[in-house]
Amino acid sequence: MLYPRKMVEFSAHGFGWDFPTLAPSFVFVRNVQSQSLRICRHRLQFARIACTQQMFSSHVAGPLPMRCALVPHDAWPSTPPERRVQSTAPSRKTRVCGNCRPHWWVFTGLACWKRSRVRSARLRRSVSDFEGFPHSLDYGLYFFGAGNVCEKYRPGEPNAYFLDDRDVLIYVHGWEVDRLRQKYRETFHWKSNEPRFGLDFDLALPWLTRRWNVGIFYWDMFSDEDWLPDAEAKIWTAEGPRGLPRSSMRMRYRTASGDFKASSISQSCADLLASQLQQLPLKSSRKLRLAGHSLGSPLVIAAAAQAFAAGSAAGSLRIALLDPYWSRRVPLVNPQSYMRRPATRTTAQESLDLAMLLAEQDVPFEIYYSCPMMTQLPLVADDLPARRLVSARRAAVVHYDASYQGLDFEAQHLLAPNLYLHSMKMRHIYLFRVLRLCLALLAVKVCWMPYDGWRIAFAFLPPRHWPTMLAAAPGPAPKVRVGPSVLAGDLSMLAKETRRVLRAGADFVHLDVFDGNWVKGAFTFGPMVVKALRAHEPSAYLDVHLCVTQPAQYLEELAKAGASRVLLHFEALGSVHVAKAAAQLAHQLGLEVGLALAPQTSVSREVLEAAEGFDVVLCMTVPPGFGGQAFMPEVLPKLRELRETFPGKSLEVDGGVTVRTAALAAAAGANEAVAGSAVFGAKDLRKSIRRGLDGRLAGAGAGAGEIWRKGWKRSGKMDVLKQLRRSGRCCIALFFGGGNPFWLSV
Ligand SMILES: O=C(CO)[C@H](O)[C@H](O)COP(=O)(O)O
Repeated sequence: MLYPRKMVEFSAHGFGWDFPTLAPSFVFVRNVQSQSLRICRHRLQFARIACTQQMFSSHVAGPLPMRCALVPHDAWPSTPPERRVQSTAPSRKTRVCGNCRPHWWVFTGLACWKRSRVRSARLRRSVSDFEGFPHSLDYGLYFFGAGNVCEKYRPGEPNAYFLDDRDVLIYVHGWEVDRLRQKYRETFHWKSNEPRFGLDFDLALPWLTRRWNVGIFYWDMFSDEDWLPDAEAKIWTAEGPRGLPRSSMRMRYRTASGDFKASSISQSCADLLASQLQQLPLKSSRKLRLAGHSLGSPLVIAAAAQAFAAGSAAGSLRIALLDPYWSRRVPLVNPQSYMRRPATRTTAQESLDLAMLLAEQDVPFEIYYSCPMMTQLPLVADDLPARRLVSARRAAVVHYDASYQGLDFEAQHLLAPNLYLHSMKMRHIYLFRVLRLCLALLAVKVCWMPYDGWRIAFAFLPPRHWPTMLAAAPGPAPKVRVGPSVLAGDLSMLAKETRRVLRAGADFVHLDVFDGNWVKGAFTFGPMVVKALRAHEPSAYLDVHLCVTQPAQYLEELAKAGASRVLLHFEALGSVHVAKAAAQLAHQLGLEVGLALAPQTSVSREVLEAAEGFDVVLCMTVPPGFGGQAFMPEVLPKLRELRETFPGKSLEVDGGVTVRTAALAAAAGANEAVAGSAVFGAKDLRKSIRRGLDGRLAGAGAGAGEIWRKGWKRSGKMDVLKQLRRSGRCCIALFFGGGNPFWLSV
């Protein structure tokens, strides 16, 4: 007798059950026969992750006419799963089938079926498969074949497990402390990586079956450091991080004896990975997925940014960050001098800048969190890059909160790559069943979203399991303002154009005053035109941007003309002293005043000192002079730096602002945007300002959590998804009530 309905109900109702719990339910659906219960051993391990014995027996085994053998929840983390299963006396009617393999319920094709019969003894890789490891230095890319076999990739040479007409997945591991002494290396056999929940299954197999090349970039001999910043340093520089004699520290690596040896490598790990990526003979139409786990995440970003800058991997790159580790600033302990950056910068900020540049080139990010500590450790881990990427609509985040499952930190942390790799298989197994389930529940909400491939988001858990990102999200959305630059309008009808944009919802009007001298050849208008405009628009906020040689001398005239705010260029003012005096004078005249910075002006000490006296800082995102130029993403780090220094000050961007770049600028900290061509060139002015620029700024400026919170609480889920869809990438999402989504990757 089969009990599919029972299982479906169990899955549908939730009770706080999540994906791993659902997984065994399907196994039961398939395996419950007559009066006996067969449990695949690997499924049972999954069940252990997700539920207590009590939950399990009351909701799964309880309703069935039989008993299920399951080890108590608090007993399992310490002993290997095999022994635990055997040590529990199964009831008369329960048979734990140790020989069950996933092959017969995984519909990934006949090939997969056959290959998955490989015994775990064969799946477990011996160190002899790696050249030199663990005694002499071995690093780089290994490609894997079915059965967890691998071959080192050497550019220009054939590799048994690499075919250039296939898509490529490269997994990059993280900090591997003490792994060399254990003579152990991560592979796609996750049971070897984490015996407590890892599947006794070759996780590369579903990818291989779907015609992917799968590889692992090994830098474990470098990343096996007792102190994490020492491993982290090697991502960014080939020099030692702690001021010890360079010869002894330069890209030192660990061997099986636990000792360090200095290497002759003169490149950082990011350089090493980037050069391998650049040399991959990958067809441009093919996909390249880089999946970095933990400390592997900043490594993947740094390497991808280099590879992208060199023109390789363009158009096909996608980055998965699996429980990423972002280092937070701890100046005394971790001066991070190795970044050759000011000591105030953290690797998290550095990674964020690189990620933003990649995002600007349309590289999608997906972020999977499984260990809440990775976002919550106040002095160690920083989730800023993740929040910023999401708020710029450049990343989709999945938070799989494994903390309530009784797993320790390490096991929680390893769950993200496990689930990510596993997801390729899940897609095939559950797609149609879950679709049927959704329809049956009549609570289905389906939202189509174009993404690089298909994704499915399942929500099984109640909102209490929603991302900790929400908890970490900033408060209410900052006020954002959009000001059209009339330079892009019809200047012969200035008053009419001004009225048109104000009626369409503009917060202010931006007037560019050029004297033909500061920007050679660029003339526009002066205080007299401002005065004429004020006569027509008595209540408008007139934002006057002075691109003139001696801006301070026009302040009085502009105040009389009716300007609301004047923006003075730091470059034209010349010194902190003059800038401060000008700001003071403007305030005395009743004007608001802003300090404008040309794109090439960096955030120096003088700039910061001068900016203190101004109400707003304007970052030009194009060279001043004319409209219609392309947005310069290299200004974004400057914006972020200013936002960090002046959390409460208004930050304005001007030049090349479109719906897309507005989101990037807002995510970097801008709360005011001047847009010329994007507004006046739009068919529907109101739509362009209010639902386009304004919406983007508001959403992005609010921070990731705020977007979600706003969406889920006030507008409902569909609004959030539509918001994401508007950003050009996302998913198909299916919701079963509220809760934590599980995204099936690919
Ligand atoms: O100050 C400017 C040029 O110096 C303009 O305000 C700016 O370029 C806006 O135009 P667009 O949005 O078309 O780039």
